[in-house]
Amino acid sequence: MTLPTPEAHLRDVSRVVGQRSAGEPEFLQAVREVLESLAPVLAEHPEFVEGGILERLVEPERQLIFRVPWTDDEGLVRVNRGYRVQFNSALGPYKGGLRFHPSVNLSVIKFLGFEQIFKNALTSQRIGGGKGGSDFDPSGRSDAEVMRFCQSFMTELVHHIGEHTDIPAGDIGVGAREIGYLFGQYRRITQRYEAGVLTGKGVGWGGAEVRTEATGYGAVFFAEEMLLRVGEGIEGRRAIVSGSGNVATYAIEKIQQLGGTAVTASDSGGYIVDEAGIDVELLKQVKEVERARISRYAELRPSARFVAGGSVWDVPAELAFPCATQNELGEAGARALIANGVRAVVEGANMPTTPAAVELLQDAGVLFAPGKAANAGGVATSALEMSQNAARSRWDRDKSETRLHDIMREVHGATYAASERYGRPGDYVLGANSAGFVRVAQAMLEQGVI
Ligand SMILES: NC(=O)c1ccc[n+]([C@@H]2O[C@H](COP(=O)([O-])OP(=O)(O)OC[C@H]3O[C@@H](n4cnc5c(N)ncnc54)[C@H](O)[C@@H]3O)[C@@H](O)[C@H]2O)c1
Repeated sequence: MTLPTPEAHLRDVSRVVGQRSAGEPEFLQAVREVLESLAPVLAEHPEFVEGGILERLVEPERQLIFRVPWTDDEGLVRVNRGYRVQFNSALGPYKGGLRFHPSVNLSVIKFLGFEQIFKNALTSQRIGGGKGGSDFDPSGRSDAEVMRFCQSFMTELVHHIGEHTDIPAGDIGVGAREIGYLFGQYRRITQRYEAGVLTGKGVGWGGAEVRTEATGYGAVFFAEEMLLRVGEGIEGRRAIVSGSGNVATYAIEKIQQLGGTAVTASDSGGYIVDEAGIDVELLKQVKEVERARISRYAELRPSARFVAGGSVWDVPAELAFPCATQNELGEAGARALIANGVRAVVEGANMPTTPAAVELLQDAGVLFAPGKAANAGGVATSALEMSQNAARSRWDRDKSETRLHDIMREVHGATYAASERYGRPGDYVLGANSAGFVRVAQAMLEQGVI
């Protein structure tokens, strides 16, 4: 058998996935970004081409779509669509969050599940990749409505998950409250206290310390490693952050703890600039307790102003952390960041930077960290939560944060090493894609054609 060249093989896989998944733009974007990195890896490992690794990797092992009926506070019956994509379990049970947001569709869940495979591999924890969610919009819904929705969602999902098969967690629109309702319904139906079936649980009933903070903290630890490698740091530097949810809030908190100043946060209505540095406790009060819009922060804080609409990337800073959602940082944003002298862009969110913007940033010599590597701290801490649940043990805060910090150093190290090995030192996109891919590909090869 004559093998095609790596380039020809990649073109072929890209064409087939493009045909088979036409109408799934986010998924195709995520796949093509990975494929573009892999030619040097395939040149070194022809056995991956021979073993059909890529053809198998781009096709989820299983995709579930289900009806989620629930009753609102007025007594009206509502119907949403639920998803769980079990993408790849070569390295361990499927692991990845649930997203509740009106923009959720199969393409979004597949892109997230695909990215999750490589991210999870990079953490060195034994977890495969998956993702799920619903087009349910929790904003403006009462606690009782959210609870009924979560119970209905879990009534179907329960058949497909388990601590050895698939372990969901949170994502956009799914935080501690939703995980609580989901776990309650799982426990009620199965009559088992299977703590390891969901992560992001309350710390009083099986949750891990620092899980809430882990993604945001981890992204900042990754930024610190990346800057340290070139003899720089976070201290004394001005940062802009987009989003005001879980990832954004704890990225801001860690930036300030390390001596930087984070001056922005945003939501879909606009952004705030606080020249005195974001008051994290006030931000938590507004977003986590009041569940209000970010503009409320500026009403309560004299040093802050709210900009309706607009682009947070226009605010001058040396460090930028996109922590809201996919494709939120495009070419115009990248140009503004470069013009203002940005030094590093670190993705807290999944795929927040468009491919064209990534290229602009890299060409301008900006240090760029892809979410696959930089936001892996959340899922890594979820894996630690699973270990603690299995061992019926509980780590304290210090141990949990130290372990997170170590893992982020390892993720950075593996990513950088792969960027060197495959010929583009400091290209963290190439590094994350190739390091993650090799680990999964090796396991798939050893497990046969399944
Ligand atoms: N929670 C985690 O552990 C985790 C782990 C890895 C990656 N992520 C990624 O981080 C990102 C944020 O997730 P989160 O957990 O903080 O969710 P969240 O629900 O806590 O917050 C989401 C934030 O994004 C903002 N947002 C959503 N859609 C927007 C839009 N169209 N325009 C502007 N802002 C928008 C929301 O206003 C909110 O501030 C997502 O890309 C998610 O996939 C989360």
